[in-house]
Amino acid sequence: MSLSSISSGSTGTILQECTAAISALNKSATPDIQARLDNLTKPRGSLGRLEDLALRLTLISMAAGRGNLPQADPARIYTCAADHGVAARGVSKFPQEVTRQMVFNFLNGGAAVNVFTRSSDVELRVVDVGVKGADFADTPGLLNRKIAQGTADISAGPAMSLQECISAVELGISLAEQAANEGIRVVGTGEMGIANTTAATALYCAYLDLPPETITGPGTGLNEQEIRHKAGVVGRALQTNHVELPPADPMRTLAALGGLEIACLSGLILGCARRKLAVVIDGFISTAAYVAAWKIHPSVGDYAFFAHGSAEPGHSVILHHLRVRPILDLGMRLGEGTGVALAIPILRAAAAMYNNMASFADAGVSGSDDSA
Ligand SMILES: Cc1cc2ncn([C@H]3O[C@H](COP(=O)(O)O)[C@@H](O)[C@H]3O)c2cc1C
Ligand SMILES: O=C(O)c1cccnc1
Repeated sequence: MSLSSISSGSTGTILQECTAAISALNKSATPDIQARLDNLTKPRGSLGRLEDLALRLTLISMAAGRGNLPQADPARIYTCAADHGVAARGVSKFPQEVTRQMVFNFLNGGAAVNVFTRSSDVELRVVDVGVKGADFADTPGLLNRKIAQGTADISAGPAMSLQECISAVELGISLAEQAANEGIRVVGTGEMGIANTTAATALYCAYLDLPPETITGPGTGLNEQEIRHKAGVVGRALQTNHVELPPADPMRTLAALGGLEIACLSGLILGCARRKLAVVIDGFISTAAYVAAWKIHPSVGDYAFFAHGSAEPGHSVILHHLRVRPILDLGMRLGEGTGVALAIPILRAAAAMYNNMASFADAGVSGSDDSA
């Protein structure tokens, strides 16, 4: 991490203040939390990974000074939308206009993320960070925060200026601040942007020093030959932008190869870590935003939960690299925040288990032989 390079440009103050205020999670209460988990009326460890989720949610509550019980409500997803110049290189099955059309679909409540957030009782906010065209009309749940008319083609030069990238990251930080101030306890990431699997792939290659062929996949449905073409476009983007491996300055890499919605989500993740809010990362593209945030400040990992393993083949490679296990594995590959909307009920169940189950003593249930 290089804070001095993050400060390059005239207005990185919010970002600098944010990264300076992020700290690792204090894990000293782990044995006490584990003892409580082990005293609940169940064989030790029998609720599997729900117990790990409850443990970390409890540590997060304690670190934030919100008491010593886990909280997973209320929850809010920010679905950030922006266009990508690299869409002109034939890297997606769908035309660029779909980004804008899908934002209208979000605002009308008809997209998968609308349906899933309604069924999970999660609030949804849609953020226009850089969708091509005019601003959207004021609509409840929409934030008009367009920074630019999409990015430029990464295979021909940088996606955006460093200044635009800082603005997008700082927008994300401000969204986390607002969520924290409004009492939100779990924040989720979502995105919409045709061709953003190409930007995400380029970011992974740069940050994790991976060859494009190993993680380039179909996105919205490319065939084998089209995937090879997409990997070539990613390779050109790395070359044209003279990306150093590994990059000394994660912000410059994000500006060169990322997207406005991706940078905004990186800021959201950093902002959640700063305010000690649990943040749930969606699929392939959101995880690229996470990797950028993690390169800027590795302690974001303490606050992050991975919603699901995407069917986009590169995602499992990346999750393995990060040594993290997603909550769900449903073979989904949509984005928008759909995986988060489905994973939040699991976090709620983990919190409810810790908060509401009876202990052996309370219920008059005999403990195991070795707990005597
Ligand atoms: C109708 C439709 C709805 C979507 N919702 C999310 N995505 C997803 O697909 C896009 C990334 O894939 P690629 O890089 O191949 O373009 C992103 O917008 C992502 O959110 C969608 C894509 C489409 C076509
Ligand atoms: O995993 C995702 O989020 C994903 C994968 C392919 C296309 N859009 C999104």
